[in-house]
Amino acid sequence: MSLVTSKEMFKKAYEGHYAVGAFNVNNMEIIQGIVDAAKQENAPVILQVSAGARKYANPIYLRKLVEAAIEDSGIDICLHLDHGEDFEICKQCVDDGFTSVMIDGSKYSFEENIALTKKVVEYAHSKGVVVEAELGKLAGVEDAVKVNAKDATYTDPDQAREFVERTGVDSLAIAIGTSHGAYKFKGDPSLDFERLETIEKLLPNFPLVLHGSSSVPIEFVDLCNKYGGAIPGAAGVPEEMLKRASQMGVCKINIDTDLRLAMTACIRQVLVENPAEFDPRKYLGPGRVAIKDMVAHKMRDVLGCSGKR
Ligand SMILES: O=C(CO)COP(=O)(O)O
Ligand SMILES: O=C[C@H](O)COP(=O)(O)O
Ligand SMILES: [Zn+2]
Ligand SMILES: [Zn+2]
Repeated sequence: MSLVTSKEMFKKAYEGHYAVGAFNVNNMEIIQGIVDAAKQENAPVILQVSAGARKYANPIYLRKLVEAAIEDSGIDICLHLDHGEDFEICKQCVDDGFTSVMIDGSKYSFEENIALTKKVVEYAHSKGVVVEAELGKLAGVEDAVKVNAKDATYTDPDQAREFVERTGVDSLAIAIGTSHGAYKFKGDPSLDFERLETIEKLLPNFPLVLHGSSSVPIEFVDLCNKYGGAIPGAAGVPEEMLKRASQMGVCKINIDTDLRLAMTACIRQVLVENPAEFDPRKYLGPGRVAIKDMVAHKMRDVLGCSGKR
């Protein structure tokens, strides 16, 4: 078993009308929880590393932990750079052994985004690594940069087709109403499924990606708040909507916030209920189980990828 690209995963997901979960990893317990779930569910899995995760954990630790997870679990894993902001970080990750990188040129003009993405595609493809790009702008918080809802722009379908043709990119993250973080909707949640359908028609057999796809489960929010947290009004993308997108051309669904919430809710509860406890294993262990249970639920009941490995 080894590190693999997402190429085969996406082909099967597209044809099978399901999506592969891409989960952000920052430490050992998060990696173990996700991989335990993937093994239990016999599901394909993508582990993704942000610039912030690299800074927090030191890149070599994350890569070695993922290698250990592959050896221990016996499953294939796609190791992906999340939101690479320039050519250099993408090149670094390709050289470090990642099998997939994202170049996020969404803050640039259409032409600049194309030029940057093309440069990354040329380098990555020469080393057998696949590339995800982003077109359109999501609202929310990403690496401490906040994009206000008014500055968010949905993906233009014609531009999406032109972008893919001109860059040769392997998958494309689109903006249809999802956003990063725990506060996605103030009123009723909605995604622009009509736009998704149009993009899908213009790009047949091409894997689309949804960022900002945590559903911010109310039970985790309530637990956090009950045990001393302060995250009132947190709201995510309803799981039914993610399920619908998974059955369409969306092959990769990004989830980070739900991992954070599941782990933090659990740890808060353990610490409040056991005030004399100070062994980190006594709260990180249950935190790891909370991650596993949440991820298994996503794979089985939302993304539809259980049993698809
Ligand atoms: O898109 C993401 C990572 O790239 C994560 O999105 P969430 O904040 O909804 O978990
Ligand atoms: O899209 C952002 C991901 O949730 C990663 O978050 P981070 O940059 O804080 O690691
Ligand atoms: Zn982005
Ligand atoms: Zn993202």
